[in-house]
Amino acid sequence: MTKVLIAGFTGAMGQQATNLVNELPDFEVVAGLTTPKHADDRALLPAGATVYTALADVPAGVADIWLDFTLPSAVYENVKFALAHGMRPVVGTTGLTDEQLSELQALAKTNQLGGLIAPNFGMSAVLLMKFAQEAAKYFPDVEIIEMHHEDKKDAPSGTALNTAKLISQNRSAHQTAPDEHESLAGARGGDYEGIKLHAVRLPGYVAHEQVLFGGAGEALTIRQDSFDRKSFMSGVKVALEHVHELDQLVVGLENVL
Ligand SMILES: NC(=O)C1=CN([C@@H]2O[C@H](COP(=O)(O)OP(=O)(O)OC[C@H]3O[C@@H](n4cnc5c(N)ncnc54)[C@H](OP(=O)(O)O)[C@@H]3O)[C@@H](O)[C@H]2O)C=CC1
Ligand SMILES: O=C(O)C1=N[C@H](C(=O)O)C[C@H](O)C1
Repeated sequence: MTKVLIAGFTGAMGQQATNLVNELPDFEVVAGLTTPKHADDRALLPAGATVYTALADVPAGVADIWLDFTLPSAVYENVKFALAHGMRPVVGTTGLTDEQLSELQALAKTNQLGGLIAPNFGMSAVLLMKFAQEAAKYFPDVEIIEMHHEDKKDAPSGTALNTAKLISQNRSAHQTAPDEHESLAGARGGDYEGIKLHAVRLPGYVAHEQVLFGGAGEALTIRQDSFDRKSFMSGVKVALEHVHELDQLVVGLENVL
């Protein structure tokens, strides 16, 4: 039996992940980590699992896998703790900076523990990123629009930022009109190496992304939609099943597909 700790089990994704792990015959939820505000929410975990409300209380090696769906403000310390205490991280939480990621990868190497960070566990998003990276070779003019539910804390989404990073690896430099002027600050969106990112937050939405490419007299739009958080669970399952094969801390579900 592979033992799993779910960090953020009290959240929208944490609850989906708890239900998933409960249904997998070879995996067991042994513990959950949340904030003190949720100390009475132990019924969200299976009977027998231990609830922790402080990172420092989690015993070393309590689980084989640390599955993280918390907050951008918590993920770095959580993953550092998991790696330092013998647990392989499988991370859906967004918001790690490039510097934090490099540090965690070095720690994983020192401790000889592999792990996976997936900006998006949904197959439609994984394919969107792959197709967008390919299209960028032929269409250097590109902008990204991501649309999410109104409770999302971070912007741009981890998926949109990762899409921009992948595109920039394949894209020749491009510049919009040098005399462009924003009469309303922010109108042109965020900027990642010249790629504009636009974030929409609205009730009714779950998680969606469009990558728009423009060329001479033509355009290409690649779009993905996650209508339900269940869409992420097949990717989480694959990650749980394959993380023990990894000897480094890697980014992207494609590493285990
Ligand atoms: N990779 C992917 O495919 C996906 C990634 N995500 C990402 O997953 C993350 C979680 O999303 P979602 O479930 O919607 O968010 P929620 O806000 O619904 O859930 C987060 C939960 O984590 C708890 N939490 C906060 N800090 C800590 C901590 N230090 N330790 C343990 N638990 C903590 C929160 O408690 P409290 O209520 O007290 O804040 C809350 O219960 C986000 O970063 C989101 O972008 C989401 C969907 C798919
Ligand atoms: O917060 C969310 O909901 C999501 N977060 C991830 C992100 O920031 O890309 C993945 C997906 O978009 C859902």
